[in-house]
Amino acid sequence: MSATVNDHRKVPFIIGVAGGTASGKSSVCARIMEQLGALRKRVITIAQDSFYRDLLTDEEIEKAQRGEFNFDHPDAFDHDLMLGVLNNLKDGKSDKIPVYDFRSHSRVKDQFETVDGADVILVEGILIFYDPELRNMFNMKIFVDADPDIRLARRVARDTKERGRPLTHVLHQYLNLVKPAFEEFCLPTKKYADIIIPRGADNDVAIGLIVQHIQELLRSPRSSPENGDRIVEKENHLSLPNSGSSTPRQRIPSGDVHIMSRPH
Ligand SMILES: Nc1ncnc2c1ncn2[C@@H]1O[C@H](COP(=O)(O)OP(=O)(O)O)[C@@H](O)[C@H]1O
Ligand SMILES: Nc1ccn([C@@H]2O[C@H](COP(=O)(O)O)[C@@H](O)[C@H]2O)c(=O)n1
Repeated sequence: MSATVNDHRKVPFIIGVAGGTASGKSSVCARIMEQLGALRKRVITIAQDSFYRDLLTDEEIEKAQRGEFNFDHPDAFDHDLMLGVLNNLKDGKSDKIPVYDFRSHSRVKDQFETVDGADVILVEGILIFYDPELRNMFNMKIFVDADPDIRLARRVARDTKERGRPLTHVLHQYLNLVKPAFEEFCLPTKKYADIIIPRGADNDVAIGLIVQHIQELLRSPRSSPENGDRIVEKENHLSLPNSGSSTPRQRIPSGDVHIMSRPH
């Protein structure tokens, strides 16, 4: 896929937002964008879903239609394409992202979304922390946590209404493929997160803190074009207001955000 170089070279700050299906990853990203107001022009969101492999065989398509194809296994994704796009964006180049159609289980022919370099890139997906090479691209890793029953309820509503799938197939796929793969491949990656957001997009406190951090990054003089459009890479932790040694730390109501201190 072709990539073009932008005028201003930027080192974007890349934030990974992982979590189980229907945990609220895209809703969290949407709320972050909403709250950024005018600054959202400098932020882009990329979904791992856009990188589902294309051209399943006829047999695979039939399996997918019966809810028997495993879209929750790491092999379901075109990993190299996703890495290539992120590397290009990191190098300040624009690139093209396929448009995925969940009804046909394939990419929309000849349709792409062009993404330009940005100062902050939000990347969301179920397995973005699974592969070490992809995981290491993130300056900040967030895991969206939601009760499994709530996720199942949302998934059923979404797949039957928005993706036109029969309820029996949705439940069959969830119980036989989605849930076991979540436990095998997604949940174990929670340990890599710097921040865990309980209750997803309902968690105003956690979302507010992340927005505040992005605002600080974007307002930092080192991220302005006059200073080479560079965002300081060492800022890979959540810095809270008043966290200096002489001032009291901001109090975060317990249960709203888990900040992981384990080095990784
Ligand atoms: N906090 C919430 N309350 C109610 N519905 C929600 C909430 N978060 C997400 N949803 C709904 O659940 C579905 C999945 O949410 P989404 O953000 O797309 O999750 P993910 O990106 O993790 O799959 C969507 O239909 C969305 O509108
Ligand atoms: N053709 C497809 C492709 C993917 N899925 C399911 O999508 C889920 C990941 O997307 P989320 O927005 O829910 O994170 C994943 O659990 C796949 O099962 C699908 O059903 N059909």
